[in-house]
Amino acid sequence: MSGELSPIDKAKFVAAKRAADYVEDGMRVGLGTGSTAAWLVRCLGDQVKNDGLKIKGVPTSTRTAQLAREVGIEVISLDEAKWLDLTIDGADEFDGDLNLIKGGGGALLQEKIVATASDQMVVIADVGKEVETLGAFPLPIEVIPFGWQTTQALIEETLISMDVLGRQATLRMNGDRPFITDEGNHILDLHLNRIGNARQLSMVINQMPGVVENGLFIDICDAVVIGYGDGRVEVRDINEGTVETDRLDFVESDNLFSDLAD
Ligand SMILES: O=C[C@H](O)[C@H](O)[C@H](O)COP(=O)(O)O
Repeated sequence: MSGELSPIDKAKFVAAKRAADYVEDGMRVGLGTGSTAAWLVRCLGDQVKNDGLKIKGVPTSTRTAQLAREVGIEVISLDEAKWLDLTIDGADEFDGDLNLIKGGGGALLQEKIVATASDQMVVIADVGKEVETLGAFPLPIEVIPFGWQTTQALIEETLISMDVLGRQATLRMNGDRPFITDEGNHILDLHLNRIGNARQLSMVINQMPGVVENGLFIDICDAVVIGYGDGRVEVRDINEGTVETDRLDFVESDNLFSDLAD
């Protein structure tokens, strides 16, 4: 990737770069998965190399672990870290209460475990991820491969009995084979369009045999750093509302941006 980057990549980049300010020397940091989180990992790697930043990173996927090692971040397991100061991750959707849908990249299980084991979770996202009501993005549900069709039917039938509209759960594919998560499971994508009561839905889904976890993150995220294609960033904090609107100086960050983009 080089040359002129799309506004959406710039938005992801500025959100990641601003969120890197949350990271302090000596921290144990959960490293999210996805294209936005990848910018964060590269920004932190740059600080490790050039500014002597010392952190230990707990990656939320094999992809992130590989990238983190490549850019020079010390990688440890969650069990080695035991508890994290901070997790920074992307999201597929976030609403006004900072509840999320995650798992578009299939990493929701490790992401939820890592975020829940952190003092603070900061989400980084381009402004297109903001929604009034969660659910336009299909909700990923990680299920064990054994009897997955029975689990799929149970999910659909339970939602019918709850009068939930639009409840088709489709098996995520990788080419002509089922997608396999890092934990060896499948993903069912639940097409709802609109999620009325996310907390209740999350609890109901997680009670079903065969379900490992779902991609609703309720009351886990503390702040969202929202990036715009023109370099603006906005920080929305769960306790303080919008705390800052800023514009990253693209002239200053241009080198880093194009280095990282290459
Ligand atoms: O499983 C993937 C993760 O939940 C990602 O954080 C999410 O899908 C957002 O990814 P991206 O930053 O690529 O839009």
